[in-house]
Amino acid sequence: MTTTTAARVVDAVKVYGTGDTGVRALDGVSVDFPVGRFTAIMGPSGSGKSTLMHCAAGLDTLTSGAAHVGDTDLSTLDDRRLTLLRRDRVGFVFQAFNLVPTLTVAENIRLPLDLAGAEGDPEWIAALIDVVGLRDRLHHRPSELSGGQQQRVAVARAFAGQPDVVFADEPTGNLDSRSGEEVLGLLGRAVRQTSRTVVMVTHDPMAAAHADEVVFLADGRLVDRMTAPTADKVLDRMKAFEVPS
Ligand SMILES: Nc1ncnc2c1ncn2[C@@H]1O[C@H](COP(=O)(O)OP(=O)(O)OP(=O)(O)O)[C@@H](O)[C@H]1O
Repeated sequence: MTTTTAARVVDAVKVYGTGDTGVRALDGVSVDFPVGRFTAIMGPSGSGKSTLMHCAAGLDTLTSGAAHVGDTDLSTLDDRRLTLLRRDRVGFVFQAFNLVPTLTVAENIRLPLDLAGAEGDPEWIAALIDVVGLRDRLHHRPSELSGGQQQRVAVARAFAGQPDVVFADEPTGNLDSRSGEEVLGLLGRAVRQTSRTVVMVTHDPMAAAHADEVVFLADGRLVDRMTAPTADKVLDRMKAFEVPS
């Protein structure tokens, strides 16, 4: 079966702990992340954004419900297969860039492929290096780069293996606003020029405005979706969460 959904969760419930002290971080969330779309996940602190991302990406398991990457139901995979799926079919960009300090830019970008023993597509890698604008930095180490440049390496690395979906957790959290804008523009271009899929958790309405669609969580539930977001519209929607009911 072919799919137009890069990743999705259905009736996702995640409870941390048990009994009276249990926290229902996800309370029946169903959401799909279509192929070729840049989706931002927003919501107040503690609303379940990171939990949703971690469960959708196979970094954590659901208490009940299902998480799929492409057509693969993650609950059917043992630990080894889940590790392989994360390595081969999912890309990650984190707030802390998580580059390997002893490797060059080129080696960091190729790392997921090298770990998989895969050649990769040389044309794809070359195009990625141009998209992120790092051709003249390929032989530098991460410590010789600015924060924005390091995050651009992390973005290129996340896309290197042509994954089904790239998950980004506050990718601009450690960057000044100009570098942040560059990285977000890059994520948007990567999605639009290569029909890849990005799911990004963010607190920042300006960051969410780069997405094609924003999904809003509150108290572990999906409460709204917004297409063609602007920073002002997202900010207004977020303000509504602060009004006491
Ligand atoms: N490992 C854990 N053990 C217990 N409770 C947890 C754990 N991880 C998250 N939680 C709880 O689950 C709820 C959702 O947390 P989550 O980190 O997903 O929210 P978030 O929307 O990403 O928050 P933030 O914007 O502050 O990062 C919170 O109440 C949090 O305290």
